[in-house]
Amino acid sequence: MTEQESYLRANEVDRTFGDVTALADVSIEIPGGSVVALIGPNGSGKTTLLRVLTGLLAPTDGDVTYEGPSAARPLGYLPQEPAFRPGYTTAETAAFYARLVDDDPAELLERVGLGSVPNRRVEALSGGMTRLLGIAQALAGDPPVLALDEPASGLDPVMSRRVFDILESLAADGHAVVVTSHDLPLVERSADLVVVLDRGSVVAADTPAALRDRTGGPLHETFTSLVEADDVVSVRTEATR
Ligand SMILES: Nc1ncnc2c1ncn2[C@@H]1O[C@H](COP(=O)(O)OP(=O)(O)OP(=O)(O)O)[C@@H](O)[C@H]1O
Repeated sequence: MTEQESYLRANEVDRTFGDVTALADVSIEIPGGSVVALIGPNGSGKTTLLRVLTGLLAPTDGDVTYEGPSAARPLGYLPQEPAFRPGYTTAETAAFYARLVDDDPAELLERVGLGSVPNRRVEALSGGMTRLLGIAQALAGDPPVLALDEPASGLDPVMSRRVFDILESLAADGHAVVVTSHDLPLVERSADLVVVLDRGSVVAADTPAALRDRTGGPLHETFTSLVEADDVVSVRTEATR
């Protein structure tokens, strides 16, 4: 784990939607030079936390502070379901985003493996290719913080690995990368810090090696033990109310 400075910090963040508590008292920091992975079961609050971290969603309580270097575009974000304006090619779409921040559209496409399909219309891209174009959009302008929601979802194993390799190299260049993923082997391989969410709360935050040591098995074993243990606690809490 790195001793780098924090680029993004969430302080005691709560987020509710009506009577649903999506995040409860979440405090984390995303250091520069690191890949931070948010993992947790479906509905545990990963996307909500990512959206709060990027400022797309206001916390109900608590706050988020950007502490990274000043930049024309401090944060790049890949939504869970990236969508692009139909009728345009990948090259035109990349050019649109690149122009906003004075970046090179061809290089952006190359970086995510879409350099060979510059003339394909976005509506003709496969789901995985659309996600890759979303990653290219997030990278435009070289933002210090990158927040990516399930960047490897729907990608083949080679592309998934390639995407995580890109994240690792961005962190090696000093970027702060925060990523949600259900791909625990890739998380285990690439993340410097893993934050485990369950029912909107952080139940563990540590290096992959330290989390593995808790059970002696691969990350998914620790993950399962943490989540199941928490479920038992929740049931007990409800039963004794
Ligand atoms: N706009 C919304 N309105 C109401 N409830 C919401 C809204 N967005 C999220 N939630 C609820 O907040 C909780 C956390 O959702 P979130 O999408 O953050 O989970 P997640 O961990 O990203 O899930 P997944 O792994 O399935 O993508 C869920 O109970 C969800 O139903």
